[in-house]
Amino acid sequence: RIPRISVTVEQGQGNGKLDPKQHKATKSTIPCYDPGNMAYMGTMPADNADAVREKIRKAQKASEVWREVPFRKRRLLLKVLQQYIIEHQAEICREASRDSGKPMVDAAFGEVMVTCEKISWLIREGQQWLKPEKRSPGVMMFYKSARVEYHPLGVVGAIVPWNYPFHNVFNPLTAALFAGNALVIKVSEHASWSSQYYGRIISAALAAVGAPPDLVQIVHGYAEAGNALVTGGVNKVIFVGSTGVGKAVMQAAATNLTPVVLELGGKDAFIVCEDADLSQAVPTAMRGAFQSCGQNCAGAERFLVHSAVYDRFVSSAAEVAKQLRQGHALGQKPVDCGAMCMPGLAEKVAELVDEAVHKGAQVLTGGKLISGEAGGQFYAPTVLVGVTPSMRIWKEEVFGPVMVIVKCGSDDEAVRLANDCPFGLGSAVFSRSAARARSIGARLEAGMTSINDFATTYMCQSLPFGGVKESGFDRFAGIEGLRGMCIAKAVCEDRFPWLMRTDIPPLLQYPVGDSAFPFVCGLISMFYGLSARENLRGLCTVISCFVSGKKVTR
Ligand SMILES: NC(=O)c1ccc[n+]([C@@H]2O[C@H](COP(=O)([O-])OP(=O)(O)OC[C@H]3O[C@@H](n4cnc5c(N)ncnc54)[C@H](O)[C@@H]3O)[C@@H](O)[C@H]2O)c1
Repeated sequence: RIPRISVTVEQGQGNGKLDPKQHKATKSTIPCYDPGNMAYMGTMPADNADAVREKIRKAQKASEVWREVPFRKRRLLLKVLQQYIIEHQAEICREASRDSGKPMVDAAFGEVMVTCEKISWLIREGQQWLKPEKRSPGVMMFYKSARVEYHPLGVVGAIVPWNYPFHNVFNPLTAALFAGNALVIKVSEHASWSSQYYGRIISAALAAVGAPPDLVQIVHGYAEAGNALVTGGVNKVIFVGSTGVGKAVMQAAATNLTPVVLELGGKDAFIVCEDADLSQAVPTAMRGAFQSCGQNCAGAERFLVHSAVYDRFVSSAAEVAKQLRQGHALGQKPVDCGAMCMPGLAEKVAELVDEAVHKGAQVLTGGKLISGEAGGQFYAPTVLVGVTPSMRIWKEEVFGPVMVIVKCGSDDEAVRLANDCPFGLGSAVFSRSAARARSIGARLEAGMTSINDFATTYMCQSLPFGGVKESGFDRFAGIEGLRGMCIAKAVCEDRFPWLMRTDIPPLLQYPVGDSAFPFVCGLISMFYGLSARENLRGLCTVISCFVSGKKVTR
């Protein structure tokens, strides 16, 4: 039986508009507002370094209890969460929408669907991947049994951005807890408000299965709080955010040699070959570019389209982009594109587009800041062509609703252009020839490639997620990410203890005998020589050393 939990949902409406003079961000306060209509939702306290260290301490205590809990109970916790999420999708999406500005459909995809997939994968397969795994003992240790055991790390620290207020919390949470750890998670100062509701879901689920209430600690705050989490004694840090802050996190983590996973920015290439099915590729491209208004780490930002289909692709994409309805995600009218969550991001996108236009790029649609009916933070869905490597937008992450389409003449050129980028997170290749798409994909410098689709690697939750180059290193999600929440301990023991064990022969016991060195050389030749003759020679040396070995008498 799966216990049901009940949780109150934040309302946060009716507080008027955000007033920058009255609702100031200070070291100890975080004003929260809906970026789609600038409605003020309330002010949250920001944790200082001492508060963060206290949260880590509490989590450490809780982890000592939780690490002993059997997988059955860890699965029950996930089932409680899954049941609640399925039954409260609308509430979860509404809170994420209000905090980040994304439309409800985008929240259903990016916040809820992927979280449910992750939880169901963990329930189904998690234990299997954390069971001790047998390994071959090798040549000389033939009489041993060797295995890797996956033990909880203790306390996992996660620092996450604002773009997926729900999923960014539940993604590290579910894997960390399933692996037997406690979690201290710092949410973004730009999406703190919804974490109150999400925190209550977590607390209620922990209580429902009798888990320690301090097992999950949510940190609110700014860089100071993030830094305190990195340096405060957690056993591993999972950082998800920008490349610049990722570098600072790695530096801070070096103080205590705390291991870090860095999931950083992206600027995914989306390659369309001339034999691609455009009726499939174009709608997928539009989602890749405009879902959550482009505020996706693995968002398609560079569309590299073969010259034979370039004109058709560009005109179809521009036509669809022109029709996108933009506005307050929770307003009266239906919308396809919402707001930009982070203050100043819409202006940064405008700066990149304007610079490109100034240098000769052409805007086919969009290309401007708009305030929207409700006065939110918006940048219009934009299609940009004529972009060259001399423009900042060629290499810098946009993280907004801008589709840059570039013509290329061959597969080689598409690969060269795709790899001419400091980032390497996701990628996509479209061709009717799967073999051709696979061969292009294999040459892309990226952590993930979807063939004839976009970002589907993340819906296959058995797969690792992560990048190369400035997109970071190591992986979360998948088997690799789950095992990354553990200490992979190597264990070796006698396979037939009643028959054979390691007894140091007398000539190797201290002080070693005169024939110790030839004896060890003989062993090496006997086990590792590449010919039977070499092995036999080694065996003879071993026997003769053994028989005639002069052991210094103690
Ligand atoms: N690769 C991924 O999985 C992934 C997923 C989502 C977003 N992102 C990236 O995140 C970026 C957008 O998010 P953002 O603007 O919130 O990123 P950000 O790097 O500014 O902030 C991320 C988090 O780090 C915290 N932080 C800031 N300074 C810190 C410091 N000195 N020490 C410790 N923590 C600190 C922030 O408070 C926030 O919680 C984009 O670059 C995007 O590509 C990556």
